[in-house]
Amino acid sequence: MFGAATAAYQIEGAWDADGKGESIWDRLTHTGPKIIEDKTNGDIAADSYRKYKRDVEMVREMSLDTYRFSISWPRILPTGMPNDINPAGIAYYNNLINELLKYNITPMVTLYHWDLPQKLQDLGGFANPLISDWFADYARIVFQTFGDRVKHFITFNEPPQICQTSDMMSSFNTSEGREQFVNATNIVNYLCAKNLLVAHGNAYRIYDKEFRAKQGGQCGFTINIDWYGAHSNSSEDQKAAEMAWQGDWGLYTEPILSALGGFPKEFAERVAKKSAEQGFTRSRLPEFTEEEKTFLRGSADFLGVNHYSGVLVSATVNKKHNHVPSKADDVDVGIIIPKEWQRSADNETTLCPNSLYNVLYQLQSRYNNPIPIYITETGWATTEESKLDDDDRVKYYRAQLEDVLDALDAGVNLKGFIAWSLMDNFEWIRGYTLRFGLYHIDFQDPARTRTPKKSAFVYKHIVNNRYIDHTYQPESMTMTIDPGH
Ligand SMILES: C[C@H]1O[C@@H](Oc2ccc([N+](=O)[O-])cc2)[C@H](O)[C@@H](O)[C@H]1O
Repeated sequence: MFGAATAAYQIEGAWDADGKGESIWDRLTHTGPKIIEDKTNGDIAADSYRKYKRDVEMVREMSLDTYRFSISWPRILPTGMPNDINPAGIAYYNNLINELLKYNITPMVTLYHWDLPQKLQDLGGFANPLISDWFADYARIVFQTFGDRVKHFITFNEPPQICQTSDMMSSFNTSEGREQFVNATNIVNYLCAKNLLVAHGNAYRIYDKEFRAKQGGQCGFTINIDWYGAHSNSSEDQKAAEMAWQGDWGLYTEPILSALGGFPKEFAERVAKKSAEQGFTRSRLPEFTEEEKTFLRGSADFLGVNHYSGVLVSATVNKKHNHVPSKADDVDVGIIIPKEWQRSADNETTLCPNSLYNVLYQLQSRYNNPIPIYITETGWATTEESKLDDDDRVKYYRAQLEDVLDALDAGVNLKGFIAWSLMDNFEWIRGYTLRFGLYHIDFQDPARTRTPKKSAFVYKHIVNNRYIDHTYQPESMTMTIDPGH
């Protein structure tokens, strides 16, 4: 499968239209615009609530067969709870799904891409264990309503990101803001991790028991996995790299994919030790009961991998500058980014050689090639300056797709490649300062006209030819839809 991805808050706009409820991103951007680099918001964004037919046309123009998008929980359940369903929200997603199917495009639907109903945040959000019930109710409504046509459901997009910011969402609106959240994060992000995993497990088991037989689809989860490579062959650096991934994405893959279940062992021991040193009577990382471990083990039909970049990890060098898994509770390793690795416009992600291949190969070896993998996001940030001439993005996608071919040769059970993003959009706290789109949008233009960038033509050429031609240049910048799409 070849596709492109988006997320509701980043593209839909229509933040309060037709009965939609407030989300945490609506609240955050409206009450604390300071936190967003250009002080903007997703109130209108790419206006996809109104322009979804053009979005589908863009997918067709690039000859893609898959579109990954997310459902806004508060658009269909304004309070987050199942007793109040918004018919206009349901109609919007029905229309989008039907438009995709009309052109044989596979919808891949993310249930949660960061826009929690504010009313649930007011009850504690992901720090409240009841989130697992609220999410289960929401998931059941999504499966019931759209599962006759949608066969690929993703419960959560990027749990580490959700949990590292969930405390910001609660503290930001109440008092001193971010400084305070850094103090709370040692605790709240681990509570979030456990609650989110149980919520995922609930949704997966509901799909399995109540819908799979009738609908014949799949339910997985998506995690952001950047490459943590050991800086050298020394056993200390190898161990440091192991700790880095355990504290970052291993916290979420291990309970679902490992044979033992539960949080990664060495990381859990480390947090327990640190917690004791800090005077806590129990580890800040909550434990799973044996029943919970069994419930979560194997609770995914596929793994979605969002991959952007990589770093080298050292046991000795640069130790002051690492943030793994977060600034507040690091795992005491050093992070190195070699100068020769090209940096994207976000100044953090780099074109790290073979990082996607390394990640895929590591997943295959670590979990014994367990379940199909989809690359659910990968992409390169530019600024508005480069407009349609995005040669660096072209270079990046070609490199990622070379890695895909190598991974397939190595026997990785890889089923799809989905680019981030179909179009420029609201890039969270970076506002509109970063562009990830294959299609350009001028956010000053009320029509939000979509225009293909060079990368859109190159991606289409690769998809149509099933071949990466590193010399290909589009002859013109006019896009047409090929027959059959
Ligand atoms: C550009 C997209 O980024 C995705 O999120 C992340 C988060 C963290 C990293 N990282 O390298 O540490 C990369 C991507 C997100 O899912 C999507 O919505 C986009 O904003």
